[in-house]
Amino acid sequence: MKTFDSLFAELSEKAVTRPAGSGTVAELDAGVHAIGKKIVEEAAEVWMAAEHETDAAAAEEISQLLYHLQVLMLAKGLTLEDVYAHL
Ligand SMILES: N=c1c2ncn([C@@H]3O[C@H](COP(=O)(O)OP(=O)(O)OP(=O)(O)O)[C@@H](O)[C@H]3O)c2ncn1[C@@H]1O[C@H](COP(=O)(O)O)[C@@H](O)[C@H]1O
Repeated sequence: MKTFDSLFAELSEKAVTRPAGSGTVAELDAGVHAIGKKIVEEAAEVWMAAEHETDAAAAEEISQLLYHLQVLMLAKGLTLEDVYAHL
């Protein structure tokens, strides 16, 4: 099963190798403003799913929010350690 750390490693690799068809590469190219909007959208979907949908749907929305947060971290050049330092 993928973890937060293993997904970050995968996305970090894609940011460097830029494989064709990668949604991560496309999102990175769209820039911080666009990624930020996606995060707000996904956060709202997490909220709605948590209040009105199944636990499985909420978990899926949370996974998508985590993904977009990682893409923003990459766009900003932030590492896992930069974030974990504040946990
Ligand atoms: N975990 C994810 C992941 N979670 C969410 N997303 C993206 O976030 C979108 C979620 O959007 P919604 O469900 O809200 O649907 P949507 O609003 O219609 O989506 P868009 O129109 O914005 O594409 C999906 O379409 C994906 O593009 C993800 N994209 C990729 N990953 C993983 O990231 C890795 C690298 O992916 P690629 O860069 O695409 O190879 C792979 O392991 C993937 O499984």
